[in-house]
Amino acid sequence: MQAVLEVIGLKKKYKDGTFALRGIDFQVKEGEFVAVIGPSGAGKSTLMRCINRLVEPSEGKIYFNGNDMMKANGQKLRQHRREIGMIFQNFNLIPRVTVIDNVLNGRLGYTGSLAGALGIFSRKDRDFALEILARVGLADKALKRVDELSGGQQQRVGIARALAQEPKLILADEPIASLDPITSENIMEYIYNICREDGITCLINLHQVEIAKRYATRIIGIREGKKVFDGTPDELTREVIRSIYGQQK
Ligand SMILES: Nc1ncnc2c1ncn2[C@@H]1O[C@H](COP(=O)(O)OP(=O)(O)OP(=O)(O)O)[C@@H](O)[C@H]1O
Repeated sequence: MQAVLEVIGLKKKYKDGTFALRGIDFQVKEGEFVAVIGPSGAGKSTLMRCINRLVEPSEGKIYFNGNDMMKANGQKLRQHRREIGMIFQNFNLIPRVTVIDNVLNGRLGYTGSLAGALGIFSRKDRDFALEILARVGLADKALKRVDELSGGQQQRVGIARALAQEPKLILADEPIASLDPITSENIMEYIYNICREDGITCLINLHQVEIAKRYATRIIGIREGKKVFDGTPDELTREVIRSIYGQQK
């Protein structure tokens, strides 16, 4: 199976001298649902953000569907980014704007920049957004303002926006960290089932080891900017968990 994502020797040193990533290598194949776990500050968010270059890597290579992300600029980068949906811990929605308009933001990579800036979307795009909202159980909320929704509903809008991009890869950066346990499970079900149904590859940062074990087809453990584990949920034994989290667990 083809690698959707290949990360080679990825390093990130922030301007203040912090080494967030110290040389990370891994591949993600089509259809995999890979959880990234590790203690706070291990570099999980930095890794996600480097993949689509929201954060500029200091060194290394990133290939998305065989395309060299480090060499992509302008139009090419925009093209690759629109195929990478992101889901964030704090949802990253526009609060005072309607649910459907937030979802349509996921179409911006496909519209002309002027049409997008003016919020002009085709009938086809609107119908598509409504279809996606129905999939996440929010068809009846399309015209509500996002700030009138619960956290779990807002995250479903976040998922819908990512889907509006027709992504090949979803990067989910601690998507359930701000939610209660029941809502968290509900959100994980949506992300997992949609990725499986649509054949979308997923890389997901999680704090909750048990949830990672339950959903992931593979787990990557990161500690102090280095990959210290890469294996199946079964291989993630208590001992391995202790080695990833050190004194903290
Ligand atoms: N913009 C930044 N400038 C400087 N240092 C940063 C920046 N963003 C993150 N860091 C540092 O880089 C390291 C990795 O942070 P990162 O947020 O990637 O870790 P994480 O594993 O996602 O943590 P958490 O689970 O707490 O979100 C930490 O030491 C953090 O303080």
